[in-house]
Amino acid sequence: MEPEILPNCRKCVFDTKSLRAGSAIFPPPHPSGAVMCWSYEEVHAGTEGFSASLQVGEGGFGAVYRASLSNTVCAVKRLKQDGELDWTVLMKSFQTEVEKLSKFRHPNIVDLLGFSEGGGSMCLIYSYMENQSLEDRLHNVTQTHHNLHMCVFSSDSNILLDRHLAAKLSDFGLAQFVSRSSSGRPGDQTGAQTKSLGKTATVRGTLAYLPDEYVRNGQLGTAVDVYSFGVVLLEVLTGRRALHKDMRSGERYLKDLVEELEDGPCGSSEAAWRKQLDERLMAGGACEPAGCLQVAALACRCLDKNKRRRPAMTKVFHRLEDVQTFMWRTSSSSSSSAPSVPRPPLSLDSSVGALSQQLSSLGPLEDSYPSSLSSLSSLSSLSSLSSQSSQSSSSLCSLPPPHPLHSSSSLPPLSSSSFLGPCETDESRGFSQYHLSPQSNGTSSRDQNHPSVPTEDQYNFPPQPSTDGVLSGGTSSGGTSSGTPAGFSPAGSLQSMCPGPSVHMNPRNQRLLEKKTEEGRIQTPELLSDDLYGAAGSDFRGPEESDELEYLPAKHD
Ligand SMILES: Nc1ncnc2c1ncn2[C@@H]1O[C@H](COP(=O)(O)OP(=O)(O)OP(=O)(O)O)[C@@H](O)[C@H]1O
Repeated sequence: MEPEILPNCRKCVFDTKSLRAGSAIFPPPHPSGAVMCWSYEEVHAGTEGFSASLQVGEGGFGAVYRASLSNTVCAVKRLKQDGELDWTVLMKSFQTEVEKLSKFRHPNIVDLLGFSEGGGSMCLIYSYMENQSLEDRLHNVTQTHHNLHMCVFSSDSNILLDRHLAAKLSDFGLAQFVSRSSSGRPGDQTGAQTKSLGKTATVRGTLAYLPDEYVRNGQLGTAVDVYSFGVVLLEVLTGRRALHKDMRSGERYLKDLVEELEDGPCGSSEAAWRKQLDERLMAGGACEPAGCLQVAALACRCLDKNKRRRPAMTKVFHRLEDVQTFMWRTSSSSSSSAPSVPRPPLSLDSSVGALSQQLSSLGPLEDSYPSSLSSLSSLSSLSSLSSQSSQSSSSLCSLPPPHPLHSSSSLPPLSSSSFLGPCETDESRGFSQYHLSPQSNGTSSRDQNHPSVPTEDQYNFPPQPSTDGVLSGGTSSGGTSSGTPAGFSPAGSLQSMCPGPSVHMNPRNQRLLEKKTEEGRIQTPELLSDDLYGAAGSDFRGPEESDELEYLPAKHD
């Protein structure tokens, strides 16, 4: 394939062959034009020269700045180039992030808006998450985050919260690259990658979220995700980090807490768990201990050493719903004033459904994660309590607001729901529903007069006809600004992905959906799991029918 030279960005070469071989110096922007290449000068200006006053955090890959690009607030992650990270590895990570994220859009993944290289630095540009990370909220991490604890790679820092506390995953590409060796086993990393990243505690930090079966055998599957989610639940409940320092025993993994309590003098009892709960959760009657204990029980199930005994993510989701309803009821019955527990929406399913309705018009596949990360939204509601946020009334599973640059009028009209509820899926397919098919021959550049970040239009249907898919214009590199050419529509890429009806559902799932709808409940993913796991080749089948969740007795105080 002949590389395409982007207008106004001569160094950005779309060359999939060299990218695959890992030899491309510059990552390719997504042909749909969703991800933009910015000049170093623009990013430099947008961050006021990477001013320390605009730095909002720092991770293993570099510092993050609150920036203004095209009058839009963005987060700029400037990849660091110090001795700690192997340059080749960093470059590869950069490419991976751009390559992966430019292809996917998901309401629970932070949007990659663009990238930049030049001036001796590489930057990734994301939509700005006003509430920063779950870690920030749990641990009150401030702007001096990097001074306090460097290089602790933790999943809760990769869960970012937007202004409505909707949870979004970040570092998709970076994390994926880091967490897997070529053999797929984190414990089996060899070569430069391990040498460079192992040094920075990446591997240890990542291990804090991984179950034994993955560490030993590199077995992937949704059971691994469920396990990781269990660790995050424990973080929220205990207020401790997944990998933390203990005065007596040094470094400790939070995931070991389950076993420790089981082996402890109290046994795995309510009393033992009660002692572990973060006091901030209960402060001012914000959270019912009984509800927290139910979540703790759920976390224990997620952290079961036997992956087959872990609940399916749907069950986790429904259980969290139940607990929140329980907490709301208890809180409202025991308090004469307004209860402090965020009230669940009237119908969680319907709010999830509303989101899915919008998304379904994009042509989702049934095998994808929906906003099942609304489990994370439940979680962020809980964490908002522990951080005593004034925003604790944030809605659970509320629709994420459009990006500031997104025109709400461009949102597709709601169609009849095809939402199937939280789905179990193999992670490699988890984002498929938002996979933007490459638009043939499409490239992009920027126009100062137009927002240079993707807008909601890319989700818009019906898409505008696309001609050659090339955006002309742009300014910074000497191109002439001619604006958005007639006929260009990022939505074209979606159209090419979903040429026919927007919903693809096999007959079996259609029947199941109808049945569930009749029962007044949305489809549960377990019913689909055979299809999903079969197709994904995973040996994990989710919990057996009889393997119902057991919970600690919920006592009312
Ligand atoms: N899109 C964003 N919007 C707002 N703040 C962000 C954004 N991305 C990151 N941050 C802030 O910057 C901090 C560091 O994020 P970053 O992703 O660089 O590191 P990390 O996730 O802590 O670690 P690593 O990247 O090494 O996994 C986050 O904890 C968060 O406070």
